[in-house]
Amino acid sequence: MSTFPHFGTAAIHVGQEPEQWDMNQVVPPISMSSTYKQDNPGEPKGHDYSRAGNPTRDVLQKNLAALEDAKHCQVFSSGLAATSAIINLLKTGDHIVCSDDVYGGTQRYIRRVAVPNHGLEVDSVDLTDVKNLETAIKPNTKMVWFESPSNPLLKVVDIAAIVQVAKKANPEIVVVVDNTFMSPYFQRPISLGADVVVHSITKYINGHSDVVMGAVITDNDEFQQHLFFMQLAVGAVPSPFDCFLVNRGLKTLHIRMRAHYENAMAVAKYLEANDRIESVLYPALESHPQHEVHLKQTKGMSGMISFYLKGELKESRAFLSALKVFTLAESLGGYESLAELPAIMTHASVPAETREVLGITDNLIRISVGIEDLDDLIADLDQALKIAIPKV
Ligand SMILES: C=C(NCc1c(COP(=O)(O)O)cnc(C)c1O)C(=O)O
Repeated sequence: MSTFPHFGTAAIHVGQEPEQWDMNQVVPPISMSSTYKQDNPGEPKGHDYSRAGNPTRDVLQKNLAALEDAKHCQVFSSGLAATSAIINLLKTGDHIVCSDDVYGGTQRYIRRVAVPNHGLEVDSVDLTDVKNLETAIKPNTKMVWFESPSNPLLKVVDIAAIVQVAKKANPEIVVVVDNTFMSPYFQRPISLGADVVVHSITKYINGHSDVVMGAVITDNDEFQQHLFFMQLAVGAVPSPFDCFLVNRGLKTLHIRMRAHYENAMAVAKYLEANDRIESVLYPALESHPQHEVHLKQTKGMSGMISFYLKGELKESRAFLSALKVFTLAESLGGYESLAELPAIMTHASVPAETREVLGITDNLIRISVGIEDLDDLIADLDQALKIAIPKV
């Protein structure tokens, strides 16, 4: 595994300068105040109201922008709030090409809010084949949205190739990559030509399953102004305390991602060799259909693995109930290992016929491999598989 240079040093130092605080605090203070005294009307010293801006939020935004090697970061109160803030760039009649496999909540927002309420058009397309984008682009296409790897099928999209096709068709098309499954430690979409990166900070970036937050990161000054206006005018902003927690979580992101990768690689190989498993979806495995693209555009892989059990819903339920170290829960990217059944949980909002076509079936399990001791994780999976599928 190679890494982006100076990542850990940037995570620990960028935006943290003690000299910016009155007592040279090494750890940035939590500025809980919602308002700020003005010496004269309309002449704030800096911020005037914490919805518009806050010193603790500033520290986090500066740090996170640096980790994606970008100019700007604006944070929001959840990943979906960040998603809606950037999709709010679009106007009625605009068209989005969205990858067919994305988080259920993202799909739900686009299908049940952006399209009916804001008059957008959307086409869901398998972007692992770039030719599908060429076919899908129309004169009113203004945005291409995808996750790579995707949730929950771990599809890998060739970011640079998508950017090339989109910009050749129309330089105004905004290419948005949801980088949640990788974090900036393993993948930097803006360096590959993407215009915007979105994160559910809730996941790997905070990494402790105790904050819900989102971020939008970009080099584009106009987009940054729009996103700042979304914070001010729509107001879906995070608390100073949550910004403090995430800024703290970021300080170990590089260590945690390496541990997730090490554990997940071993777990993926164990699953792939197991007679009770049909197939494993993990881009770092040579068997993954887009393994070469993964190697080309990333520095490693997170703890996200999906796999098909040899069974149906009954076996999936039995497996998940038998787990003792993995916790049955939605979300991902924390230090603890989680397991879930997308068809019933995170992707239940995806229409049944779409789930079937995509392969989000009752025997598809998604796991977020944490940083517990590897032997304990494999032993837990092994005992649960044997309970769920006694005979092979
Ligand atoms: C909660 C889950 N996903 C949230 C998520 C979101 C939404 O983030 P929230 O912070 O949950 O609003 C956006 N993008 C991706 C790729 C995501 O996975 C989940 O998949 O368990």
